Order: sequence, then C-alpha cells, then structure tokens
Amino acid sequence: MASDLSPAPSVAKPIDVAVGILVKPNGEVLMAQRPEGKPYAGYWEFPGGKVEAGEPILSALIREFKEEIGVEIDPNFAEAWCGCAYVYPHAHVHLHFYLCRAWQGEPQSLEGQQLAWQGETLNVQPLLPATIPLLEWMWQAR
Ligand SMILES: Nc1nc2c([nH]c(=O)n2[C@@H]2O[C@H](COP(=O)(O)OP(=O)(O)OP(=O)(O)O)[C@@H](O)[C@H]2O)c(=O)[nH]1
Ligand SMILES: [Mg+2]
Repeated sequence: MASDLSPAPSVAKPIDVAVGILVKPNGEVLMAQRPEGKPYAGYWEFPGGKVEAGEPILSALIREFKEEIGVEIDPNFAEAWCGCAYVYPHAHVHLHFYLCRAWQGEPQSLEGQQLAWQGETLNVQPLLPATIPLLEWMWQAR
C-alpha cells in the first residue's frame, strides 16, 4: 500500500504573523503573556497576530495592536526589522517583526493578558520558542 507523504496541513500552509516590538526611549520593550484559550497560553511574546488574506503586513500590525492592547502605531516609526519561520505542532508560522518607536495610547490588556515592559534582563518566562533566538539581536537593534 502506498504511504501518504503529503505534509501535514500546518506545514503545507505557512501563516504570516505581524509582530511588533514597542521600544521606549529608555530601551525597554513591551511583552505580553498569551491569554487562556490560545495555543501556548501563558507564554510570553511580543504583541501581534495573524495577517488576514490580502492584508498588507503593516496594516495587520496596526490592526492587531488596536485589538490586543489599544495602541495606535505610527507607521512612519515602524521599522521592518527581521523575519523568521518556525514550525509549531499547531501551525507553521512566518513571523514579521517590526521595531516601533512611536505610538499613541497607553498599552491596555484588552484580551485579559498580562503586559510587562522589559529591559535586557528579562523577568518574564517562558517565552515563545520562535522568539527566543531573536532576543539577543533585538537588544542590539532596538
Ligand atoms: N504575536 C506573536 N506571535 C508569535 C510570536 N512568536 C511566535 O512564535 N508567534 C506565533 O505566531 C502565531 C501568532 O498568532 P496569534 O495567536 O498571536 O494570532 P492572533 O493574535 O491573530 O490570535 P487569534 O488567532 O486568536 O485571532 C502563534 O502561532 C504564535 O505561537 C511573538 O513573539 N508574537
Ligand atoms: Mg496575537
């Protein structure tokens, strides 16, 4: 009998994700804890989410920041920084990271998630696995 060699759906179809790193003038960055009910609940990440079909990535970033933390990102101060791919059991993601140095509004927990401004010595754990390797470069780029 022939075996089925087709990849799992999560591997076959990568999902684009827009991720934003808010950087304060003192260099601290905003992290959020994934709320209950989402994959990897309790893990810390940078805010952001899935890009919708046909949606420009920067538009997705702006939309996700309004939805998740009530912050209006200024696109003129959002710098496309780096990208990476990661295969989770639940999804294959393409992460598009932006460094954001100007925004309007104070971050609010609109999804019941914990928020924390972090300096180079992080005091939040655990972090999403795909995000960990980028942190060292992020401290240099911020
Ligand atoms: N926001 C964000 N997502 C990340 C990071 N690192 C990382 O692997 N991801 C992955 O990218 C995907 C982001 O999806 P999400 O769950 O935030 O999507 P979303 O906000 O649109 O949520 P929803 O599906 O409930 O609408 C998840 O699979 C998550 O594990 C990160 O630093 N920030
Ligand atoms: Mg999200």
